[in-house]
Amino acid sequence: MHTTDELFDRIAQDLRVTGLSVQTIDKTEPALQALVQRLSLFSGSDFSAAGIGRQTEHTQNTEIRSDKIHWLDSGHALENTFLMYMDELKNHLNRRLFMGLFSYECHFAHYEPGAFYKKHLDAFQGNTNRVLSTVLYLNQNWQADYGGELAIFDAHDHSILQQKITPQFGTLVTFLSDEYPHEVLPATRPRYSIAGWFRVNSSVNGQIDPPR
Ligand SMILES: O=C(O)CCC(=O)C(=O)O
Ligand SMILES: [Fe+2]
Repeated sequence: MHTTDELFDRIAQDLRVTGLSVQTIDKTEPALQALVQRLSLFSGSDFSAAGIGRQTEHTQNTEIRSDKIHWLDSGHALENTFLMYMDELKNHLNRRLFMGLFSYECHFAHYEPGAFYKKHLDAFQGNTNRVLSTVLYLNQNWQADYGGELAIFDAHDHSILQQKITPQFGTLVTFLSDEYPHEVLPATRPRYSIAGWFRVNSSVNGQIDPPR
C-alpha cells in the first residue's frame, strides 16, 4: 500500500475511535516540501491580522488571538500542491467514514514570540458546516523549551487538559471541530502552522453554506 494511504488510514481509524488524531507526515512528502518552499517566499506583508468568525460576523479580537494569517489559494502552484493533498485526505475520509466532507479551506498562521490563541472551539454544534479541523506544523527542529504547544481539552469536560502537542515539523492534528476545545500557548520563537477546516455542504438559516 502507498504510504499516504497508510497515513490516511491511521487518521480515519483515530477519528473513528476518539474524534482526535495526531500523526506525522513524512518529511519527504512533496506537499510538505511545497509548503516549506512557499514559506521561504513570504514577506511580512503577505500576512494579516486574524479575525474571529467570517464575513459579517468577522471581527478582530486581539484578546482572543494574536496570530497573523494568509489563506491558501489553489491559483498558487505551491499552495495548490498542499490543497490537492488535503483533497486526497478528504476523499479518503469520505470513503472510510462516510463523513460527507465537501470542501476544505486553510490558512498559514504565523505566531510571533508571545502570540497566542485562547481556548476555543472551531465550531458550535448545529451552527456551522465546519466539521473537521486540521492543524499542520511547519517548524523544523522545534525544541520542547520553546513552548508554543497546542493544548487540547477533554471533549466531555472542557476544563480538563487532555494533552499538549509540540508544534514540530510534519505533525498533523485532525479533530472534530465542535468537540475539542484547544488553545495555542505562547512560544519564545516564531511559530508557523496551517489551520484548516473540512466542511459539509449544508444550509444554515436558509443560506447555502459555504457561499459560492
Ligand atoms: O496553530 C495551532 O496550533 C492551532 C490554531 C487554531 O486553533 C485555529 O486557527 O483555529
Ligand atoms: Fe482552532
